[in-house]
Amino acid sequence: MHHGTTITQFIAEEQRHAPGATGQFTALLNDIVTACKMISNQVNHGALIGALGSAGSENVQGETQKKLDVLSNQMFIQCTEWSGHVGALASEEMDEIYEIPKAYPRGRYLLTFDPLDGSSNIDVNVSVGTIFSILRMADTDGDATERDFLKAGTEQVAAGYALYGPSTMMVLTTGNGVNGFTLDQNIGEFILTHPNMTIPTDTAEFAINASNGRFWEAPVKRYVDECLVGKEGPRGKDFNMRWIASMVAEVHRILTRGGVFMYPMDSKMAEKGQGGKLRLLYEANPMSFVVEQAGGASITGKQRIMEMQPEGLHQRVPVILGSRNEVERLQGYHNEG
Ligand SMILES: O=P(O)(O)OC[C@H]1O[C@](O)(COP(=O)(O)O)[C@@H](O)[C@@H]1O
Ligand SMILES: [Mg+2]
Ligand SMILES: [Mg+2]
Repeated sequence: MHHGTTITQFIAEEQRHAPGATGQFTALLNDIVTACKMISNQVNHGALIGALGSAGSENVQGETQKKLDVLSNQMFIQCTEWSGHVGALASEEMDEIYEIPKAYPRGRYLLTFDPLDGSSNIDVNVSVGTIFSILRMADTDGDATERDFLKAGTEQVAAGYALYGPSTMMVLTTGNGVNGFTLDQNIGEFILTHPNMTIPTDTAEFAINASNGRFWEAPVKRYVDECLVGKEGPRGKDFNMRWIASMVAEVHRILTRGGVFMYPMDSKMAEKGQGGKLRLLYEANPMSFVVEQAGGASITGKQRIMEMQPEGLHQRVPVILGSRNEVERLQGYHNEG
């Protein structure tokens, strides 16, 4: 595919080679593209349309919802529920699964999404994003249930994210590598600008919220300490650090120049009986699919994230992902205990 290809052309071309393609998948991806364009527009207008600040409500995790969390969630539903390509939706911002109203035809796919990622950055005008994942429904006759969504990451048929930054981008995988598209505001279309994105296997850049340092487990403490000691230490090289507090922006940086991103388990979360910070279905699985398809790796510290059997719609897990050799080193430190 050459530069200048639109995302619609790209998706259609990919599906032309997919055995048994019905066009439903292509159409669903295009509905998601439309939703991200609408969210990008809202995010860009921010204070001009009163879209900043809190919505005055909480999500199932007890987090205060931002207005744009709620607005983006509504736009995703609005763009995907009517078209007959999805059987049900699940979102970080909705306690239960969203069943497609009987007025609309139902489709054979399930859609999970984090409508607005990096919510703490909205009011300070730092990059935020949207994360999504598509699964296939086993039985399309009956109504979808929560159980239908509890599939391992390896069963995803597509995943990706939109990044609302200096430019708006979409990054997508359908299991044939990873491609990035930039929104041309003049024509309102995403154009292929980053074909075949791959993550360098080595890196000298790590990302973690250091304010949680005193709660980290020994393997992560050891890893970060060694990075901070730099070339005088066992790593023999200096490391740089970044923390944007928007997972989408961190992963995009890693897809662009390598790195390792960690939101590991820690004693503070363990005390609260929390399995991690980030959500398995809406954040960890889709980002792991993208990262692995770009040649990187993604683990919890105990196992490969994509092989986890989800136990609940809003399950949270530790996440360590990025440049393969660093992730494998961290896995080694965890194995040593
Ligand atoms: O506030 P912290 O501890 O830095 O956490 C930041 C992390 O939380 C998140 O904002 C969670 O996602 P949401 O904004 O979708 O809730 C991630 O994007 C980010 O990596
Ligand atoms: Mg998020
Ligand atoms: Mg979110």
